[in-house]
Amino acid sequence: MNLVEALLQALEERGAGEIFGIPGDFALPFFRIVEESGRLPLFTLSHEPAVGFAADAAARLRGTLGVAAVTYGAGAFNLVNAVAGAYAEKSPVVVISGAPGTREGRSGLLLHHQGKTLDTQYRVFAEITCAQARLDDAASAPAEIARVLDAAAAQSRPVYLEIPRDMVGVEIGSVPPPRRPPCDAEAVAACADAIMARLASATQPVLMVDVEVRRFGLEARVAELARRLAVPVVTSFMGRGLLAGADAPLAGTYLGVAGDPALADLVEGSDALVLLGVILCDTNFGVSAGRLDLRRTVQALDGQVAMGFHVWPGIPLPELVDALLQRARPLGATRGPAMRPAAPRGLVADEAPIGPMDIARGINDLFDRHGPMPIAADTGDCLFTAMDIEHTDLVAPGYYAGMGFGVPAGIGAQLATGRRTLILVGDGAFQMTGWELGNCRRLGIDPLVIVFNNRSWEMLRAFQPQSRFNDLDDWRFAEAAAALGGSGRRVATRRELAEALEEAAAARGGFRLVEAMIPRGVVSATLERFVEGVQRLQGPR
Ligand SMILES: Cc1ncc(Cc2c([C@H](C)O)sc(CCOP(=O)(O)OP(=O)(O)O)c2C)c(N)n1
Ligand SMILES: [Mg+2]
Repeated sequence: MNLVEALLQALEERGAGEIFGIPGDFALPFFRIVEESGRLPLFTLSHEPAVGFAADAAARLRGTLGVAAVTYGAGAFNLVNAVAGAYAEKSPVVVISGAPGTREGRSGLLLHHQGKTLDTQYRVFAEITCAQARLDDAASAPAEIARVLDAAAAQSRPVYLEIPRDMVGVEIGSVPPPRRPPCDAEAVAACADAIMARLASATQPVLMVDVEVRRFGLEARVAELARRLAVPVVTSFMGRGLLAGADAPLAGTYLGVAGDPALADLVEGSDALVLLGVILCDTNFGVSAGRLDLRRTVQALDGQVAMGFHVWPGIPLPELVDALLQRARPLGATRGPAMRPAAPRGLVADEAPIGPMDIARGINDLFDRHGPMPIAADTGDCLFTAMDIEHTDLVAPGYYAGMGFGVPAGIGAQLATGRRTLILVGDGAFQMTGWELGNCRRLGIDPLVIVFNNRSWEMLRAFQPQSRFNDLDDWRFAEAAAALGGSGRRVATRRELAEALEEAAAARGGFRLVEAMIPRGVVSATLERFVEGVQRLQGPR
């Protein structure tokens, strides 16, 4: 088997379902073998940031490896921002970059696509991945591939493989099968006993779930754990969409001062808050009213558990959840579902202008009629509006907060899951990567896209109203849809919005774009509370 065939087999054994990519001369031989082998479908897009976002979304939704393949230099450096976001949000994207051949690298000439030195790219990706390898030696290649891919799976972080173009056809031995790092069962048991004791002695135990629960495929087990313990479970902002459809005492999404006050009291007043796979970041906790003392919580993240001032190393989340399940017994009154306010419904189809909450109501009504759809949301008020949409699978840059994610992630999501995806994107973010919709016809997918067009970088204006640079022009996106192979409708009233959503949902084949015109300055209540909370907690500037 040649090096690429062995790599493809190893990727497939570890759950990869496709490769997103854009070739270049340093990667043409790699892409040729991928296409000829047919082992993993190859989906090309138009700009490398989209390749990274699509691979990231595929990894998140399927809970396995996503794969982004690019050419050296110009292609790979275009991917850096998406991979940095995947690292920050613990998404296991495998970056595969073509590279100059081992001999041509010694020619003494500066090579095209070379940034600084021939090692610069490797060093850049070493900063935003958890493992790396340059596959320039046939003897070590199988073990190197296994080491890097197993690190991606175990740590749920991106990894980097660089393949000199003269190595792709070299025969190598088979790659060792997937292997999880060993862990000390006694340590896991002792840790689980300590957590159970903490929960049993508490008056208001609460579980909070976030990205690692999805990344390690633990949603069903965590839902079962919450049921057996009979304690409420909440998601963090980043964890929104987790446990959607699961039978769990889900109380809602914690948003601190920007969210439901009763839910904030439940979390901030808990004397045993167990954070399962929760990233301790500002968007998850930045708007806490300061009442949340993280030193009193139990934090299980990145393969260790912190409880008060104790740290238990080598405690992988899957093994911990299983140990807790073995010990779980009813602990308290479940205050979950009774607390979760129903998502707002009943879009009023009148001649009033459209606000973000109208879009949330329209989508919830649509889900009631046609069933829920997975959502890919971009950064901007569309993501805050998603907090008012019924719990469903949601991929979004909730912590890294990079724009441009939404459309490519929605494309990756539908290709990875086969389910039609709802994409929520602002006009500013659409200007960045929305044009990737032009690939939907060739890829055979038909996402439903809602553009929140307020002709503005409105989230920035919410923080700094005096700045005129937040004003954007009106790009009339719906009119461009047909040129890109889809169809679009621009709507300015709630009646038109209701009609357009129903038309788009009922029509299949080709992407459908609903351009919702929102008056400048009109934002979701969640974004308003988030901005007010951040400014209050940060104090006067
Ligand atoms: C790649 C990139 N560039 C810049 C930013 C900064 C930024 C925001 C975050 C705070 O950093 S929110 C925002 C405006 C978003 O505009 P739009 O997509 O139209 O959505 P909305 O009008 O709903 O705000 C920008 C420019 C970013 N997050 N990501
Ligand atoms: Mg906008």
